[in-house]
Amino acid sequence: MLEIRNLTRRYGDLTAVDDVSFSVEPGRFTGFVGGNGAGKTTTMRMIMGLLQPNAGEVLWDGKPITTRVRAQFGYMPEERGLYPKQPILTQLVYLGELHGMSRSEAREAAGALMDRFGLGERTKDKLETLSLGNQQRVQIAAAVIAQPIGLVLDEPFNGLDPDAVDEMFALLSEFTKRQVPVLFSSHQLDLVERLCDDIVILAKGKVVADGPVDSLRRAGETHHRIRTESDLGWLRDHAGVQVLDLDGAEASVVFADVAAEQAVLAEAMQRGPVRAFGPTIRPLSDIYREITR
Ligand SMILES: Nc1ncnc2c1ncn2[C@@H]1O[C@H](COP(=O)(O)OP(=O)(O)OP(=O)(O)O)[C@@H](O)[C@H]1O
Repeated sequence: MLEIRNLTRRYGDLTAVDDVSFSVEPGRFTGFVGGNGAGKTTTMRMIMGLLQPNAGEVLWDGKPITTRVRAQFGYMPEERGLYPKQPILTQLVYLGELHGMSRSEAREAAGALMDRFGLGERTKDKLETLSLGNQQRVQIAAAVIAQPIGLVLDEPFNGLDPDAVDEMFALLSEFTKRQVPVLFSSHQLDLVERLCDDIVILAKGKVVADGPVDSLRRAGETHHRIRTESDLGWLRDHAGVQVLDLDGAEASVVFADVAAEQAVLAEAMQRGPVRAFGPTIRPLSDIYREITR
């Protein structure tokens, strides 16, 4: 397990990462979410040992992480690690060897990944000759080529089309199935919601929410949706009801308590058929806005 404990990093007067703690558990996809400048990249660089923290530590299996352990991680930096002007295969093989693979192992692994991406014919081409999406897929290949024990990926899905996202997710899932912890940052909340097991939300350098996606979605106030066959305007005057949205026979509300919920249900039924009545699962983007505002 990868643990981030009380990491703090200052740049002059700015505390970019402020006492940040969270874990990335084996076999879990953990999404690292936060607005621009929230401190995600700075945290990831500290995890990888590329930046020294002012305070705090990074643990691997309960012990301070070592250079040797870090060398077995796959990392995709924000600025991307591969050189645009160099041939793809040469770079992937070099990276594989850097991670301890033999040249033939690295060649085989690189070839297999490129074949898998449908880029088997392009291995001798310079990276920059590929489309941006394909370049991104090769950057992800570079992070996974040496069978990493942990993955730290800075915006890996940025710029990928939905099919490529699914393809990369399938590739990364092969690692989580083998109990590899995967941390990736993203601005795309819909994607994080769909792909992640756990999520860490960072705002202004601090963790503001952390946990399984499902439980975060249930956190905060519960919204109820009501659909009947007549106008629901009467809800506005009903005690214990906060109307969030009302459109004729359909409404989204928050009840003060169960008594208010049951009273509204009874009244709605008295007024006519009730077609839908129940709590709604809110999109993560809603929760995110609520937590970070
Ligand atoms: N080398 C640096 N010197 C000074 N300030 C920096 C440096 N690197 C980052 N910062 C500042 O630290 C804060 C956190 O930056 P960081 O890049 O970690 O955020 P982020 O969450 O990755 O943002 P984004 O999503 O925009 O990439 C920002 O205010 C940024 O301007």
